[in-house]
Amino acid sequence: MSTLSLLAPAKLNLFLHITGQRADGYHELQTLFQLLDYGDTLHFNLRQDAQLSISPAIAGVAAEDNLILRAAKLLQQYSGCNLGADIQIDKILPLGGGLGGGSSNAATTLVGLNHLWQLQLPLHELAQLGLQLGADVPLFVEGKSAWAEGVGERLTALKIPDCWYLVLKPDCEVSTLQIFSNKQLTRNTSPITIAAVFEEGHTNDCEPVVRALYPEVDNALKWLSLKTNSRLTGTGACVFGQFADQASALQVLNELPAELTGFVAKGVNQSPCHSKLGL
Ligand SMILES: C[C@](O)(CO)[C@H](O)COP(=O)(O)OP(=O)(O)OC[C@H]1O[C@@H](n2ccc(N)nc2=O)[C@H](O)[C@@H]1O
Ligand SMILES: Nc1ncnc2c1ncn2[C@@H]1O[C@H](COP(=O)(O)OP(=O)(O)OP(=O)(O)O)[C@@H](O)[C@H]1O
Repeated sequence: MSTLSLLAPAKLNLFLHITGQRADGYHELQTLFQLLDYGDTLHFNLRQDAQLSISPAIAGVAAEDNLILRAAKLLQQYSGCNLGADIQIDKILPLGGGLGGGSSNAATTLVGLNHLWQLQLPLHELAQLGLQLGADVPLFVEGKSAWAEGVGERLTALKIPDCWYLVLKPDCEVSTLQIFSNKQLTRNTSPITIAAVFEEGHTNDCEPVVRALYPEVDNALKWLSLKTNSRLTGTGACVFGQFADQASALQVLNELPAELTGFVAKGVNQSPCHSKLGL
């Protein structure tokens, strides 16, 4: 096999609690990660030399900073593999959206090249390797909707009941670092047990800070909460509502005011990337 196309799916944080902060500044989280059947598509073409390329460029991201190239280089170094790849991306996930796009791109690169280069590294080893690229990379490498603790890397796969989501993209980009550095951020939510995961009432501790700093996010949440329960994902900027079926979600999408865009996606318990590779 010399070519491979794989989805790099988005995730939603169905809730996000911040329970503490580590000595290195990173925050301890408890969250429920829901994978979606919607995301970027990566096309890999095998090269017999060790060259790596990515196209098209992502606006505002230098090639050497692109998480796809960083993941590919990391895997080459780690495995000692001397094969390469030309990688193309159909990018539809917004940057700074809280949908985990960059982390998902990195994870799909690790999983895709592991397959194309026939390295046969187990997923848990790729997940550990990927953590240095982003806190959400292990989730996308493992490829299962999950309960997460630590900085998001201690994962327990969970079956989330089938449902559909309307995701709104406010016209702004939120920096994860800016939100985690904010003095007003709640950092001492009491930990819950895994048994309480599906109880109502869990929220996103980043939401008040993001709403105060970004009126676009505040407006999107206000609009969506008139239709259904609405919440921020990650550190934003995207917000979402949950629906029992596709038609109900599409109906609300059709009513969006002109200043908002969005999409409807199905929640999945396994990443479409992993389903395609039979993982
Ligand atoms: C908040 C989440 O979206 C939840 O899914 C993710 O944990 C964020 O993951 P991410 O965008 O991959 O974030 P990273 O690139 O790893 O971190 C960006 C910056 O946010 C801060 N950060 C991130 C994650 C975390 N648990 N605590 C932090 O304090 C750190 O200062 C870090 O330098
Ligand atoms: N391939 C890539 N796709 C997206 N962003 C990338 C990529 N490579 C590097 N980046 C950088 O990573 C930053 C975060 O991107 P990402 O799309 O993961 O944000 P996010 O959706 O807020 O993620 P999260 O939910 O993990 O906080 C971008 O602003 C960009 O500078």
